[in-house]
Amino acid sequence: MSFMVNRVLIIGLGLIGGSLAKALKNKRFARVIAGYDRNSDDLQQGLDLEIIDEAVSDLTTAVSTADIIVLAVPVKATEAVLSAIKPYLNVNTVITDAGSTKANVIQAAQKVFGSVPVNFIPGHPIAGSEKSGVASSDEKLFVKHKVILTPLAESNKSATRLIARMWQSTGAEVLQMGVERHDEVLAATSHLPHILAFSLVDTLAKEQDSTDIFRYAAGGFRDFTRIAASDPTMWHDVCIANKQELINQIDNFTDGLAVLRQAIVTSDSQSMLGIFTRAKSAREHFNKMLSGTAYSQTHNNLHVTFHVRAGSALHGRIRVPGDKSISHRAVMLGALAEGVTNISGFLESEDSMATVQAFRDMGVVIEGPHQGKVKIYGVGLHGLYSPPGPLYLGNAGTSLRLLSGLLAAQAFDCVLLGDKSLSRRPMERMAEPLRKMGASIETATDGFAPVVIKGGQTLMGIDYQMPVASAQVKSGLLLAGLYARGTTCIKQPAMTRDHTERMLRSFGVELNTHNGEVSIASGQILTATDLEIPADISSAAFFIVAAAIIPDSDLIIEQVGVNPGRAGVLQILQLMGADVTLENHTQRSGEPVADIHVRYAPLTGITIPEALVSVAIDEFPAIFVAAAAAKGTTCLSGVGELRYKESDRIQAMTEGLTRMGIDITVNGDVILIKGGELQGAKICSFNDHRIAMAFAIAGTIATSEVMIEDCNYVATSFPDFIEVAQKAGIRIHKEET
Ligand SMILES: O=C(O)C1=C[C@@H](OP(=O)(O)O)[C@@H](O)[C@H](O)C1
Ligand SMILES: C=C(OP(=O)(O)O)C(=O)O
Repeated sequence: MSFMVNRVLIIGLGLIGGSLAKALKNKRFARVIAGYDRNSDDLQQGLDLEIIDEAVSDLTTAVSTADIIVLAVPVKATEAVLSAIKPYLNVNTVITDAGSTKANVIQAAQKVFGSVPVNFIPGHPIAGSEKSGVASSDEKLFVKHKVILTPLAESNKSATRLIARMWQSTGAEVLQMGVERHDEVLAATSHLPHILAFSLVDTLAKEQDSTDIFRYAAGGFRDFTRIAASDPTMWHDVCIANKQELINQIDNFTDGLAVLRQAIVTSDSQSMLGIFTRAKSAREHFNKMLSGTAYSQTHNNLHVTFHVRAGSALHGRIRVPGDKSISHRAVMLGALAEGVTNISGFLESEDSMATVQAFRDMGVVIEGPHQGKVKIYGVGLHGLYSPPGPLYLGNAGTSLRLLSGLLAAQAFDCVLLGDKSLSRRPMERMAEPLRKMGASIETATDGFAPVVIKGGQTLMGIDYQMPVASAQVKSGLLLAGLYARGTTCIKQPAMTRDHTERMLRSFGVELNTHNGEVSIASGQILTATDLEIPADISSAAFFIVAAAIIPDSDLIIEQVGVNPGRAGVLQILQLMGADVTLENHTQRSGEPVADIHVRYAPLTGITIPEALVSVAIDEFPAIFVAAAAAKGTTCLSGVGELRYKESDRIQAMTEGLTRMGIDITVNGDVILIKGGELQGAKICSFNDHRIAMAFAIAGTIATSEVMIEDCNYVATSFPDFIEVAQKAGIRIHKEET
């Protein structure tokens, strides 16, 4: 085995120096890891615990023979240590440090050397513990932690690469940043919290009954103040070294605390809830945003696999969660309204939560969701604030497209982005008509997100013929139309869901709808209202198909939205011979609702009328399964839009059904599915919720187990799919690894 380098000298064997030595030794990064420390006991301990290979007492030869020298000393000692090693330094030796501030380290190097040596690459491992000393060394301390390098423009590139590789070998993720930016970011994320923890403990300790306070202080106090047990000298040095940035952050925090104090003094519930709900969700949100995953999946690295086996017939009554399309719109319109909107039946899924978070980021106070109830304190059409950063919409196409329209009309700039899947979906279809209205909106390469919007533009109403039948584009334009001068008129090539139109009317906005055309005049305000969201027909569709293909089934799915712009799946299944009836018709917030009653009846392949495609667009994964279970061949055309959903759904369904032994051919725009016996298989969900759920349904009539991989994304639209499926009688379970 060859080593990366011959000798590494670590000066300062505290927690960081010791842990780095241990990790580098473990990974065999250098032939020799030498250590130096002023304290001879620490040095001896490092040797005894086999943290270092060699204990150095005299720096002369140790410095001149080292390939890398790491300064793991308090930042304040940097200058003295650099002066001490300077006389023996070899020109090729690369020096780095591990100090938590960087500007002063750069200054120290300038003082000692006249200018910063090109081989000096400052660094900062963002890892630590309240423990200190060489005995606490932990070779895993840096695993999955970030190390920030702050090389200067003139720094040697290969030296930077070497230090990056050194840290990577410990399992750390290495990033680069400018010196000033580093100190600013760290003041906010590390130095301020430490100062607060020290100050809080000190303040409470001074109180007369401090013993009781500490004795009875439960989790919150302990969690918040853990870091107050950190090394006082080190933190003293940090405060001196990063004085100005830290003062800025303390002032910022003090202002925020004063606002909260005032809200408490005046019992201003709205402000208090605003601060707490924004903080709570921001905390959850940042993790997601940084990992680029779907919005609020609780377990980041969890892989969810579904296992399904054929079982008995489905019976009884089930409920599926609230409609996703309507939930998105309810948050948007509630936020833009004057007054408080109460929502019930809200879908608590990742996609709809992405919309909630976006509006919280824009200053809207939203309580909940709690058991489907959400309360939105509307800010009016012109009351949104500029968000503190890009709006991250996870996996939610509806959210990103509708928000593009709404935000193109605001006074502030903003950037909209999403996870990997959303970043591969076409956004120009939205941007292009918005530009025609006068918006300043740009998409990235190939017309994908991030979508960058420059605010403060005057929008003008347009007459727009949509090239694709898209309710998202139509809705985004209607939202922009609320702000545009004159009237915005949209013509659709085929019928699409009209939830936006219906809900706008519930909020008191007038629209004209006629023959597939919608027009909206500007200058109208939205008045808050209460909304009841029906169950989602797109989620119900999986169980409708399941009951239609499992012999002897008799299942009722309660109170599902059956808007004609969504109910195409019912007509398609009926054309195939399914026994589907609607019972208990009602209206909820302007949407038709009914119980859907499905009894098993043998299905036959048909040619699906193209006119039904746009009103069944999200149900095609389930419809493919119905076709695979039908007698004869089903022919589909005009479904090209399926290629632009969370995955290429034509490819995903073709691949999975082929694995299950079904004869399916795709020829240009025409897809032929020949019904047959479905076999057990291992299926890839392509990280698409609807593909995962469709194959779970296919598994209910397969000859052996169907295993569907990467089902995490089911949480974007139907977080309790497994529980509902089990209740309906499906033999399904999930495995989390
Ligand atoms: O407006 C909506 O809520 C939706 C419209 C459809 O998208 P398109 O507008 O891209 O067809 C649909 O696929 C999506 O799941 C939700
Ligand atoms: C396409 C879908 O959603 P969105 O476009 O909102 O991501 C869907 O839910 O099937």
